[in-house]
Order: sequence, then C-alpha cells, then structure tokens
Amino acid sequence: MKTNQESGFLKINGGTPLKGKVKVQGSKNAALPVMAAALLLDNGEVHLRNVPKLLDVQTMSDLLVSLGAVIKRDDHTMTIEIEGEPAWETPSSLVRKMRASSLVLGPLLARCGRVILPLPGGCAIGSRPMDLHFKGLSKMGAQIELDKGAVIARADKLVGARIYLDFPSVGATENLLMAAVLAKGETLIENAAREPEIDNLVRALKSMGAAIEGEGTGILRVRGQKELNPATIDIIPDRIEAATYLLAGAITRGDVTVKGVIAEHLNALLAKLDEAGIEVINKENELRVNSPDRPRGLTVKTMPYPGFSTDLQPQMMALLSLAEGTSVIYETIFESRFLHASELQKMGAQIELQGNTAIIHGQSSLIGAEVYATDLRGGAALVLAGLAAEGETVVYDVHHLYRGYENMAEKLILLGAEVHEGKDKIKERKQ
Ligand SMILES: CC(=O)N[C@H]1[C@@H](OP(=O)(O)OP(=O)(O)OC[C@H]2O[C@@H](n3ccc(=O)[nH]c3=O)[C@H](O)[C@@H]2O)O[C@H](CO)[C@@H](O)[C@@H]1O
Ligand SMILES: C=C(OP(=O)(O)O)C(=O)O
Repeated sequence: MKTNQESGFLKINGGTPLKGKVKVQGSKNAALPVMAAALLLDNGEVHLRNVPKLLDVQTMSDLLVSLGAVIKRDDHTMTIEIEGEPAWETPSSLVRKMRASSLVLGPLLARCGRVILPLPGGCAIGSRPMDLHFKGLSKMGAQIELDKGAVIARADKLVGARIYLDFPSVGATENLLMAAVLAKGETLIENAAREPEIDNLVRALKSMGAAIEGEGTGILRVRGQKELNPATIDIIPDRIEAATYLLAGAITRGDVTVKGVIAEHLNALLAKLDEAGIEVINKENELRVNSPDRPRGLTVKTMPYPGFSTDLQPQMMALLSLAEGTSVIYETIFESRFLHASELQKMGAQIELQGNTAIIHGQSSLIGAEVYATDLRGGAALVLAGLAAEGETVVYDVHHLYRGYENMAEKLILLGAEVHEGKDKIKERKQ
C-alpha cells in the first residue's frame, strides 16, 4: 500500500521503566454521542465539560457546524448552540472521515424527519455494517433506503417501539436512544449496550429533559418528549486512555499512577492484570501500577461491556508479547482487528493468527523497529511495544493516534519516556 499524506511519527528510545503520574482525558467515545445529542435541541445551548482535544472531536464539531450548529471551544469545555432545524443532508467529506459520524442519524431523523447520510463504510478493524441501526429505526416507523452509497431515511413522526438488538451494539443503542427521546410514545430497547459511555449519554439526555429508565441494565425504556431543553453535561474519564497508560507502566515494568479514573469501568482489565501477576493499587480515583516483574501469560476474550474491551485488545497483545509463557486472545467483536500483530512481529513478537484467535508466545525482549500504525488502538499497541523494546522504534502514521489520545507524546515524556514526535510529511513509500 502506498501512502502520501500529512502524518507524522513517534521515535521512541525504549527500555526506560515509566514512572510518575498522568491525568486521564475525557472520554472520546462518550463525548462524540453527547455532541451529536445537541442536535436534539430546538433552540439553545448544550454546555459540555471535560471534552478531550482530539481529531475525532474536531471532526464531529465540523460535522455539527456543517449542519448549522454554532460551536465555541475553550480548553476542555465546549458550547454547542442550536437555532432552529438543522440541515439534514450530511457532507460526505466529513462523514467518511470517522465512523462515529453515523451518530447524527438518530437525532437528525427525530428533528428533521429526513436524513441523507453517506455510509461511513468499513475501516481497518472490520466491515462495521449499520443494519441494527436501520432495523431499529424502521421499527420506529422510519423508511430507510440505500442509494449510491448513502442512506436516505425518512419519518414524518417517529413512534415508540419495542426493539430487540441482535447484538448489544454501542452505536445502534446510541442512535436509537437519541431517536426515541423525541418519538411519540414509549420505546423499549432490549439487549442494549451497557458501556459506561451509554450511561453518560443517558445522563446527558436526562439532563436535557428526556425520560429514560434502566441505564446500565441492558433494557432501556424511553418515554418520548415534545422537546428537550439546554443543559450542562460532564464527560466521563476515558477508560481506554487510562488503561493504555496503565499498560505502559506494566510493559516497561515501571510505576505509573493514572489520576481521575473511574476504576469500576476497568474491572475486566484489572482482573486480567491481577491474573498476570501485575499489582494495581486502587485508591480513590487513582490507579497505580507498580510491576517490576514480567507478567504471566493469559487468555483474553473481547466481549461487550462489562467484558474485556476490544479497544484494549491491541495494547494487551503488546504486553502479552513480553509475558512468560503462551497467551491466547480471542477477538469476538471485530473481524479484522489484528493488523497490529504483523507490526509487533517486526519487533520480535512471536504471534500466530488463526482467524479471530491470536496465540502469543511470550519473549523476554522486543527489539526496536520501524512500524506502521494501521488504526488507533493498533497504533497505541506499537507505542507500548516501542517503550519496552531495546533500542529505537519509529511508529509511522501516528495521525491514527491523534483520533483518540490527547498529547500522548507529552504525557509519555512526563512519565520519563524518551519520545520524539516528528511532524514531517511522509512521502510516498511502500509498506
Ligand atoms: C465511537 C465509539 O463509541 N466507538 C466504539 C463503538 O463502536 P461501534 O458503535 O461502531 O461498535 P458496535 O458495538 O456498534 O459494533 C460491534 C460489532 O457489532 C457489529 N455491528 C454493529 C452495528 C450494526 O448495525 N451491525 C453490526 O453487525 C459491528 O460490525 C461490530 O462487529 O463500540 C465498539 C465496541 O465496543 C468500540 O470498539 C468502539 O471504540
Ligand atoms: C474503534 C474505535 O473507535 P471508532 O469506533 O471511532 O473507530 C476506538 O476508539 O478504539
């Protein structure tokens, strides 16, 4: 594959045990749906606090502005002002940049009664269809057609319905919730996703006047309202970013404290680290990993929350490539989320892939290499491996990291890592 894009690289001189404290950012995956929910307002402002400064947040912001919203940002706060009906035709240039653009479908359908949304399509981690979103919206009375790669949705008035999700899809739960809060009557979403980011959206919608019961239970009952009101909403801490820094501490056999976390959101990871013999101390809203020893090999299976997050699978693979003994990872959420494995192999990791299973034969060391990030968390896994490897690692295509990690290089440097961030344009090269 040839690339010729403005990207960047991280040059890492590995082998230093990371030490110190790092503060967690606001959650990307909580901020994006809450931003989309602002479209549900007739008039007025939603004020968001603890919004991370990320490429994906900028893309959602650009998308909302293209639909008529006025957005003001000040450090980690954001005000989204809506005046009247938003535009309902979404620009393909923005939608195609990011999967989470599809989260405007539910709110726009509820507000405007029609939407044209170019399908965001698949990405490096899988094909990512939207059939569950469409099935649920159809049950609420929407007519959905696909035309030349775009979804055209219409509904004079959405009506409450009983919806069972064949899989607890995060995005489908969010879109259906946002559609249901302005629908006529009651909607029941069964087998809803239970991720903490869903709870954050439920709390946001409730503070805007929505009537929702059952958060965190997998069965959401929504009583539709005529309109919603302005509100101030706090974004929860980013559990995936927090976990990435804990794993950075573990893989370098360092002593890292992550501040501002909700430890309960990381129970599956903490259970697995415990099984690997890695001590994590939980004190108030801080988690401290202090792990001078090599971890033991593990079996990990990605699952919907509260199971082990697929968004941590690549970073866990990096750690397990340095564990004692053999580990097995089953990736059950996305069909092709192992692209980082071949890059880890360039650093000496011994990984066999068999379909959705990775068998990892732990090594006592990794060796620095030139590697390419293919997606956000895969890129994070390469950074972790580089921090632990002997010698120099250069991770290219780090624009993927900017989608989800705020100031990653600065945070790692504060923890004592030798990291240099390059902004150069990477010219045509063959991978
Ligand atoms: C912005 C955001 O919050 N992204 C997260 C969200 O993505 P996202 O909301 O896209 O993830 P989903 O839970 O919807 O997808 C999980 C699986 O269900 C499949 N599926 C989904 C919808 C559908 O209509 N049909 C279907 O088959 C997907 O292809 C995938 O294999 O949850 C994922 C699973 O925890 C995380 O990895 C992503 O970081
Ligand atoms: C897969 C992720 O994000 P998205 O759903 O936005 O691609 C992620 O955050 O790891």
